[in-house]
Amino acid sequence: MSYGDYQLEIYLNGLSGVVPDLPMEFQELERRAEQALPPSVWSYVRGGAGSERTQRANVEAFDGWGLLPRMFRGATDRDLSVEMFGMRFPSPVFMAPIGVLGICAQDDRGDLATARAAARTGVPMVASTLSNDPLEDVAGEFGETPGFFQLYTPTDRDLAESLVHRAEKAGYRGIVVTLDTWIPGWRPRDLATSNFPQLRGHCLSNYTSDPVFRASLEKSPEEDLNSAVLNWVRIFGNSLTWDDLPWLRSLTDLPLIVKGICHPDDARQAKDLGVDGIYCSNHGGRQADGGLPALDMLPEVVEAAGDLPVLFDSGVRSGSDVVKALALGASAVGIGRPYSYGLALGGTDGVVHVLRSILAETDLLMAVDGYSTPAELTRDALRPVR
Ligand SMILES: Cc1cc2nc3c(=O)[nH]c(=O)nc-3n(C[C@H](O)[C@H](O)[C@H](O)COP(=O)(O)O)c2cc1C
Ligand SMILES: CCCCCCC(=O)C(=O)O
Repeated sequence: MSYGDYQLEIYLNGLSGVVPDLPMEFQELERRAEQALPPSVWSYVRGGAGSERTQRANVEAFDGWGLLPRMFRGATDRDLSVEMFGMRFPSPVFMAPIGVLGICAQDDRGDLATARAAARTGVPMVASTLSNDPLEDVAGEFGETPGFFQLYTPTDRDLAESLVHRAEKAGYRGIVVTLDTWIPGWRPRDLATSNFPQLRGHCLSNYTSDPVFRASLEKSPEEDLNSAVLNWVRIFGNSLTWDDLPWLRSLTDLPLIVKGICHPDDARQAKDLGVDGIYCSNHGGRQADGGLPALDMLPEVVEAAGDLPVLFDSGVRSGSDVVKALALGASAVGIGRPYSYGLALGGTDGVVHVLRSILAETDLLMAVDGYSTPAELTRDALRPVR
């Protein structure tokens, strides 16, 4: 079985015989997700910071690179697996953390549905702190697929420690600390719908289920949800400095990965302070407008990271994007918005379809262009488009 077999499955059975009513094309996926989701949820998921220039630039940056096909290389047997953090993953693709994901599913249980897609595809999910089901329940759906926990570091250090220890106990295989979102960026679409207050009720389960958070409240969240929400707003994000990294490092022996790194000096400093992985991302253009596309910074970050694995996301929409990011040095490539659109349209099946489509395109493109493994995809596989 290769990932490319998804193509054969669809040719043989017809799209409607494989994934009834799900689109093949990203533009169509996006258009249909917009129709399916309530406007306030759509504006939250689709939206970005400021005039969304960085969000657009993230996607367009992939057009700046062309892949070079190579001949006579017999890429009949491809092996897309990659090794990171002492584990072998069947493909270099993972699901980036998406907060408030639950509401993209019709029953509000999108975190669980996505975790089931991870189990079915072997594509790891990085589960957000801001989930609608507690991290233990999400982990319970991963099956054999390793899962990662994304930490928004609260100002209350005991709470941060409790979240990390719960994730360890629940069987997560790594902690991804997001550094670029300790406060939300300027998001005009959310402001226009006064969105965040409505969404908060759908992403606090990791807090309301936490003994440290509960102990900080006068009344339980069941008795007084408003006070719990206000307390969450107060403690949500910590503007950390490099001096805090040793403390974060000390919280766990699990692989520690820092997300939101776009400057090579930050990558170097994180490496020197003992992290296990660098996650190059600009949060899909949701935090700062007017920035460079994350893809443009990837090669410098990879160079600075040296022997550390570099995860990448921001703007990945297709298998050819995955291949280009790998060729620019990413060890693994994160899918963000596209899988949330799949979730909105088809629950677990929808996420599986989006992931299998991206993996099939990755695999077939590597076959056609003569690359058998991710390791063969080096900078030499690309040329800038003139
Ligand atoms: C609706 C939404 C919610 C997100 N929530 C989180 C989150 O909770 N934690 C996090 O680290 N990143 C979060 N991100 C950022 C993603 O992990 C990823 O960096 C981004 O989606 C990549 O951009 P792309 O989706 O345009 O490819 C979120 C992104 C979206 C679209
Ligand atoms: C109060 C900040 C909320 C951030 C919500 C989750 C996230 O990362 C996003 O991009 O949205």
